[in-house]
Amino acid sequence: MYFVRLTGVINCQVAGHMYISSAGRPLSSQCSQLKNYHLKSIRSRSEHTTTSNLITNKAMPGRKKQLHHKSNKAKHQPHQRAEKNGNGKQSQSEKQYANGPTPDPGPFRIAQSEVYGRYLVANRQLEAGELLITEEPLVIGPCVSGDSVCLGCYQPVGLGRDQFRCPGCGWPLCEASCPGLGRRVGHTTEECALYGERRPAFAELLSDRTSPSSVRDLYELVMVVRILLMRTHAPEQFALIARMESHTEERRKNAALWSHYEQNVVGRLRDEWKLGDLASEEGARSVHEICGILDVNCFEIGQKGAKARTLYPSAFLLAHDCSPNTAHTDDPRSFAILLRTSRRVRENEALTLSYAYTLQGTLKRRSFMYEGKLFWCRCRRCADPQELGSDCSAIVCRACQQGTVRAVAPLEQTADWACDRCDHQTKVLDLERQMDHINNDLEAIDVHDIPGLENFLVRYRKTLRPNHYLLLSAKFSLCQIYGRIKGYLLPEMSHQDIVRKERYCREFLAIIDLLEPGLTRLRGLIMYELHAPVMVLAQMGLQSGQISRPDFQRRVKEVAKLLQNSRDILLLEPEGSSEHEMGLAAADAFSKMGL
Ligand SMILES: C[S@@+](CC[C@H](N)C(=O)[O-])C[C@H]1O[C@@H](n2cnc3c(N)ncnc32)[C@H](O)[C@@H]1O
Repeated sequence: MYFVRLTGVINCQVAGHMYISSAGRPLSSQCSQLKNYHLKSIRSRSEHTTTSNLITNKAMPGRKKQLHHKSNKAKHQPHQRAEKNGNGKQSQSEKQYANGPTPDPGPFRIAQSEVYGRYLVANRQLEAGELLITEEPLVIGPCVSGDSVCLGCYQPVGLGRDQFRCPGCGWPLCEASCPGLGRRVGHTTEECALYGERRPAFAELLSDRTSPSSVRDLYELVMVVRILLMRTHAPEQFALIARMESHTEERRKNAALWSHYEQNVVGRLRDEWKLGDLASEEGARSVHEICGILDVNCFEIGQKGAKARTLYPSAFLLAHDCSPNTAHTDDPRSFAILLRTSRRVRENEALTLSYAYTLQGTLKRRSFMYEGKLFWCRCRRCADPQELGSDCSAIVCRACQQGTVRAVAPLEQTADWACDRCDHQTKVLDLERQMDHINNDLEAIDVHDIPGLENFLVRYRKTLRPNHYLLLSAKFSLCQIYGRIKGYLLPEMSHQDIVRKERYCREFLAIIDLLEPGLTRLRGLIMYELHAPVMVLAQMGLQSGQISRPDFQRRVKEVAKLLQNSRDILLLEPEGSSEHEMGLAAADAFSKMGL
């Protein structure tokens, strides 16, 4: 069964969406983007990597801030790199068009602004659902979460004595036949050889006695090591990564952040893993740059239990918006990203995706972005005290119990919030503490615990406004489990519970329509959930004589529409994903309606 918790601060992942949390770390990484970029296999150049391979590599080249293509004339096809070759010569594709007709400039181009840096802009009006980018990861690795995963396929693994381990290096793997063994996007032979050499340094760390924080620290190193290995084994791909923004100088000014990476990454790679010439200033700087690139540009992906983070060659260029105009998903087998417009995009409009979790309040989203991506978001939603009409951060006034407390100047992160009825004001620090407390309360409830979640809604209905993101999170969980778990399967559900499921689905959908309108996964999922209670209640109503036949027919039409929309959205998801399966179920249910 496929249940998703929405606002878990620790892991807000809606399959394929990369929503990351900053809990427990000085900052977190995430983001998303794509294009069909066929990488040469690293394995085809396989060499046995030694420490000296790493020592002889130079530090990462400095960021190239200039645009690769500035004008509409750029050959920016979704399946083709837009940049000129590093040496400034014409690329193969440019030569191909040199004497022929003017090529289609493709759906977007790279632009640059003082605010965004490089970003993508629509070359023409784009319709909802247009596939803009599909590309495979330049590099992929485990997330920094504290969970142990297979280094080949990123499915969870245990650390017990009976867990299968790689015979070459000792890291836990799912099984000997893991499809990711020896694959570029999995556990490569170079990586295995490197870890194998240092086996004594971490064999004892990854055991059934290893604490979650040690596991997290170890897994944090894997992606950095993979990128270091690319300097030797995949220099072209490494160069593409090195172009990405790292914000190293701003990060250096943040003492807590810098020392976290100095100790946990640079120090460990140098002192415990004895990797490369990290004792030199240059070597250490290159590792800090890699850490910055990962934090600023990584996408968190994964389907059906797998969790990984990736860097994509061009998807990283999309700017952030808290109500974005694109949506992305990832292929469960290749980990390729597929990025589509989620709604109509005007010519010259920036293409955007959300780096943060869209179902969080402005305070949280903005601080997440500042901590991880080093910018304060000033998008239309962040600037609006009512967040595009969703009011999803609003709370009840403690003083008068009538009014609503909201940010008055939401772009000033520390400005007091005020009641719209009385003169009560709330300090942001107090508010953050209160929200963290409520969030922890929600996190403590099992995602299948219907009475627990219902109780949560009752407990906070006099504190939070009904659309508050923490209440929405509980409602979303309830939408998914009513009708799906033992004791609450549709035939067993009371009329009252079916009505509840319908109400929560409608409330949730109304907010998603404001914040993530169009062809977005959450809309597809919730419309699928909504069709069942609407249908069952319509049948019950007709049988009991409480609704008329025309009313019944109107409701049946609504069910058909919900299933059609859900099908059209979810079938855009890659085959093999849970969402695609739900899309097939929606298509099947719709066809059985015989309309
Ligand atoms: C994933 S990168 C995007 C590509 C980047 N602009 C570049 O030139 O490499 C994320 C960085 O882009 C910038 N950025 C993206 N969206 C932004 C926004 N809405 N406002 C301000 N800066 C933004 C920030 O510097 C952020 O750390």
